[in-house]
Amino acid sequence: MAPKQLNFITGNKNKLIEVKAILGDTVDLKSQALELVEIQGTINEVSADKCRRAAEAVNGPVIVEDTCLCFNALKELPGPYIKWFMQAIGHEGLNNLLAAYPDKSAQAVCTFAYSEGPGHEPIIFQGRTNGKIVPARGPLDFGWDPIFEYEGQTYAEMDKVEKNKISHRFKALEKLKSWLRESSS
Ligand SMILES: O=c1nc[nH]c2c1ncn2[C@H]1C[C@H](O)[C@@H](COP(=O)(O)OP(=O)(O)OP(=O)(O)O)O1
Ligand SMILES: [Mg+2]
Repeated sequence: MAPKQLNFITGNKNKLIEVKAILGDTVDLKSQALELVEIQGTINEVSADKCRRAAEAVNGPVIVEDTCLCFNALKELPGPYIKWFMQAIGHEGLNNLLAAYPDKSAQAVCTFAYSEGPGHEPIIFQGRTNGKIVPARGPLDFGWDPIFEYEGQTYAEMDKVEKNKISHRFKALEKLKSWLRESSS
């Protein structure tokens, strides 16, 4: 049941860099860059649907990942739509969205979905890290990293090694790794 190799389908180079850094040589990872259609729905529905589309596209086993940024004051929006919010209104606009609310807390949510191939139901592995939304600080190289603060530092200000020890992505990959261990023994 446990795959020997994972084929990570993503169009995002920064995600791939982090996934490789976190997994190290514990998993045999290959990857293909594809832009997949993403539906509207709950976090798990979006990830599972993306996974089914990826499995169809490559006609084989795949893993995908969908990242959400959930503002607690906004009942978890923008959530899976954060990419479009980022593109449209940027860091400043995202801060402005919360200007009407005292609660600036947010959750970074990473959801991996694995499928054995077309027709196989995706399995979900999710990690969440709690933080808060702040005016941008730090390098601008990865998405909303400069506005997500975790224990006094934004993700962007953190050393990559440190981010990868506490991030939403790290926590989701811990679950994936324990599933791989359990189902191979
Ligand atoms: O750790 C992160 N730190 C900061 N920003 C991040 C992170 N992880 C994803 N992001 C950004 C990328 C995209 O603007 C949105 C998620 O959208 P999402 O659809 O999952 O990513 P994507 O379309 O770039 O790549 P993919 O081809 O895997 O769907 O949040
Ligand atoms: Mg995407």
